[in-house]
Amino acid sequence: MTYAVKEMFYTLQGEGAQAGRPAVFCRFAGCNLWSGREQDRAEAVCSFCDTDFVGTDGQGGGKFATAAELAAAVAAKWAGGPGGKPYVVCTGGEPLLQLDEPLIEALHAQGFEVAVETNGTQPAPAGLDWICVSPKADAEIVLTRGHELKLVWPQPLARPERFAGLDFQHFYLQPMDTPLLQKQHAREAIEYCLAHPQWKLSVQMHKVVGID
Ligand SMILES: C[S@@+](CC[C@H](N)C(=O)[O-])C[C@H]1O[C@@H](n2cnc3c(N)ncnc32)[C@H](O)[C@@H]1O
Ligand SMILES: Nc1nc2[nH]cc(C(=O)O)c2c(=O)[nH]1
Ligand code: SF4
Ligand SMILES: [Mg+2]
Repeated sequence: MTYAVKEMFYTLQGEGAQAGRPAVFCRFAGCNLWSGREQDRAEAVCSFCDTDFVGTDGQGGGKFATAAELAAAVAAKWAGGPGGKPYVVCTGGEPLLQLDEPLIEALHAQGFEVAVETNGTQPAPAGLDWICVSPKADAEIVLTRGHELKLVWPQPLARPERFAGLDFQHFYLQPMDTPLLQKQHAREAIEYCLAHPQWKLSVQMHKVVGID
């Protein structure tokens, strides 16, 4: 299995229940819900993506021929000292198009806890330590259990009620980041959480403080 990685960097997890935790982000190239080309955005199932996941040309990106090679590259990005378990967040693009059991095992062998950020449309390989599912529009989710469900608000085709009964420890609403309406999305998401306290607010902290 060759892995195509857009970029890799060491930063703080900015979203959800693990916000603030140091992590290596491994951003896999490619997604099943959008091509990544601006001319396709309006027609895509997922049309609000804030991320460039096309190609392998970002910082620390590339093609990795084996799981061991990619896990070693992730480990080389970890810059934490003693104390605290090394943490890697596999994201994308859609990481579950590529992340497989051999890679999870290789990351564990490097001493990492392994998290994934996924749109939930693909089955998850065994061994993941943290699963964050972020459903998109009317795309069917096959991953109906995990650690956190983090729904971007607003999505007329993906209302919170559709997911409130699923088997997750945390339920988050994350305001959609768009150039003009971010504040309004936040106000609406806050209002929803206040009225439905099963849901908590996730703000993309990394954008507020200006880190990757
Ligand atoms: C870029 S996605 C990659 C992982 C996976 N494809 C997914 O959608 O979960 C990482 C996270 O960013 C969220 N996200 C993407 N675009 C966003 C936006 N414009 N505003 C807020 N969150 C966004 C996604 O919902 C997801 O939780
Ligand atoms: N700091 C930081 N936290 C994040 N949490 C999820 C991210 C993602 O793009 O998957 C992300 C990201 O891109 N940066
Ligand atoms: S599913 Fe995730 S990576 Fe794919 S376009 Fe949507 S937010 Fe971006
Ligand atoms: Mg991001």
